[in-house]
Amino acid sequence: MTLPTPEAHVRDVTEVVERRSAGESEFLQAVREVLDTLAPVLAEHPEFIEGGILERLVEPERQYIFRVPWTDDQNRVQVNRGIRVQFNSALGPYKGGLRFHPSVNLSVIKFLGFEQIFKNALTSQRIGGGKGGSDFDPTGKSDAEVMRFCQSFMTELVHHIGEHTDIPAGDIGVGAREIGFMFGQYRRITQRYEAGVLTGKGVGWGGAEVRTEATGYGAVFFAEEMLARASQGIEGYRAVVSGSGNVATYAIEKVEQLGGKAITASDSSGYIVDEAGIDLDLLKQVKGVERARISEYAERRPGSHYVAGGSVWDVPAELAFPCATQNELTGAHARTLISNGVRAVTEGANMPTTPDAVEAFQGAGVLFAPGKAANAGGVATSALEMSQNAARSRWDRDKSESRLHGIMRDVHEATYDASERYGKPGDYVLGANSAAFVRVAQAMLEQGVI
Ligand SMILES: NC(=O)c1ccc[n+]([C@@H]2O[C@H](COP(=O)([O-])OP(=O)(O)OC[C@H]3O[C@@H](n4cnc5c(N)ncnc54)[C@H](O)[C@@H]3O)[C@@H](O)[C@H]2O)c1
Repeated sequence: MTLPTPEAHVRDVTEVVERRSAGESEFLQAVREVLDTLAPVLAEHPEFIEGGILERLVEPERQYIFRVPWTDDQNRVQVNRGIRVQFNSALGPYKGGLRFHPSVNLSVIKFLGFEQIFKNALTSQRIGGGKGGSDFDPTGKSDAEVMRFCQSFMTELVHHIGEHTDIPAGDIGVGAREIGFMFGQYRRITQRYEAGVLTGKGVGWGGAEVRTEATGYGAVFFAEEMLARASQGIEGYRAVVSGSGNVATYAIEKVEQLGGKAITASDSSGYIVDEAGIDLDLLKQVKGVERARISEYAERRPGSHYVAGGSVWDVPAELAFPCATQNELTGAHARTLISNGVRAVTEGANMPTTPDAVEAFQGAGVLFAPGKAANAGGVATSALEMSQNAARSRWDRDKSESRLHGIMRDVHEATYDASERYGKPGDYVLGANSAAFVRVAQAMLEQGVI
């Protein structure tokens, strides 16, 4: 059999995905971003072409779409759509978060599930990739409404998940409160205390220490490693951070612990600038406890100010951490950051940087860390939560954080080494994609055509 060249093979597979998933713009963006970097790997491993690895990798193993009916506080019937995409289980059971946000659709969940395969491979934790969610909007809903929604969502999802098959966690709009409601319903329906079926649980009932902080902390650990390679550090640098949710909050906390100064946070309405450094207690109170708008922060904190609309990327800093949502940092934003002297951009969110912005950073010699490597600390700690659940044990904070730190160092090293091996040292996009792909492809090859 004559094999196509790696470049022709990538082109052929991309065309098939574009035809089969026409209109799924986020998913197509994520697929192209990975496939475009893989030709050098395929040149070294023709058996991956022969084994049809790419063709299989871009098609989810299984997808569920279901109705989620619930009643609001006025007793009106509401209906949302639930989705779970089980993308690839070559390395272990499907693992990936649930997102509750009005923008959720199949394309968004497939892009996140596809990214998750590679991210999970980079953690070395033996977990496959999946993702799910709903177009339910938790904003402005009462706790009781959120509970009824979560219970209805789980009443269907229960048929598809389990500690050895598929283990969801949180993402945008899904935090400890939602995981609690869903775990309660799972336990009630199955009559089993299967702690390892969901991660991000409360620490008093099976959750892991440092899971809440892990994605944000991990992103900063990754930035620290990347800067250290370039003989720099976090200390003394200013950081612009977008978002004010789970990832952003703990990225800010770790930047400050390491001697840097985080000066911004945002939500979908606008952003705040606090030149003295973000007051974390106030940020957690406003966004985490009160679930209020970010403008509240500026009202209560002298010396800070709020900008309606606009973008945190207009604020000069050496470090940037996009931690809100996909495609939030565009080519124009990248050019502003570059002209303001940014040194390193680390993705806390999934695919927050558009392809032209990534190209601009790489062209200008700015260190750029893709989310599938830099934000892997969250899912890695979720895997540690699963191990503790299986062993019925509980680690303290120090052990949990030091394991996270070690994993992020390993992810950085594997990513950097792969960038060197495939000819572009310091290209972390190439490094993350190729290191992860080889691990998944090898496992798929050894497990036969399934
Ligand atoms: N939670 C995790 O462990 C984890 C792990 C890896 C990656 N991520 C990614 O990190 C990002 C943030 O997730 P999170 O868990 O912090 O969620 P969250 O719900 O705690 O916070 C989301 C943040 O993004 C902002 N946001 C959402 N949509 C927006 C929009 N359209 N415009 C501007 N801002 C918007 C929200 O205001 C909020 O500040 C997502 O891309 C998510 O996929 C999360």
